[in-house]
Amino acid sequence: MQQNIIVMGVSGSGKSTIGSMIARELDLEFLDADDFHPKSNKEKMAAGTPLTDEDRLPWLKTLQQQLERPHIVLACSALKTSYRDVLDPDRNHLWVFLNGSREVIAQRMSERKGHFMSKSLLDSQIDTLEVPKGVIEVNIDQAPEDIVTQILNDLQTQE
Ligand SMILES: Nc1ncnc2c1ncn2[C@@H]1O[C@H](COP(=O)(O)OP(=O)(O)OP(=O)(O)O)[C@@H](O)[C@H]1O
Ligand SMILES: O=C(O)[C@H](O)[C@@H](O)[C@H](O)[C@H](O)CO
Repeated sequence: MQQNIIVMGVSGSGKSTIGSMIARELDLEFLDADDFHPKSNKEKMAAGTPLTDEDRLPWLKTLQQQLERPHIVLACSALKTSYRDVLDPDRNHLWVFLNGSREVIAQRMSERKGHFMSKSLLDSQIDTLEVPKGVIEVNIDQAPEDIVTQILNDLQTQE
């Protein structure tokens, strides 16, 4: 099956921004996992209620089916190892982890306008995150262009 690219990290880490830039650079299809959340999940997060494993499982399964198509960059939080196992059971895809301090991410969430995600959920996102191993990891405290350049370089060495 085709190797797709999955950009992961907590809410506000830059997955949609960076993922869409990578897709443009590589002429791939960009998918934002947020677009696949049911209304109920979005309402929970907007109300400041963290999602549960049960909330996320149908969403993750839908995303896994999307990843069976080729030429995709997916932006998805994929916070837990078990979530990543649903998305990529055969460890086939290329994973990029956007890592940053709570302060940097909180600042970015506070400056973001019109997004449904409650800023109050950042700590639960960080607490839920199980840091992935053996993936491309990038520090987000730099310009988007520099992050993308680093990722593209790292992707080349992985292929
Ligand atoms: N490298 C960067 N430098 C400065 N601002 C950034 C950077 N990357 C993203 N941003 C800004 O930070 C905010 C969060 O980015 P983005 O929405 O892409 O994150 P996300 O991980 O997709 O969030 P969510 O999972 O909540 O959708 C946005 O306002 C975005 O414009
Ligand atoms: O797994 C989750 O809790 C959610 O997917 C968040 O991590 C997303 O970032 C949310 O969709 C807000 O954009």
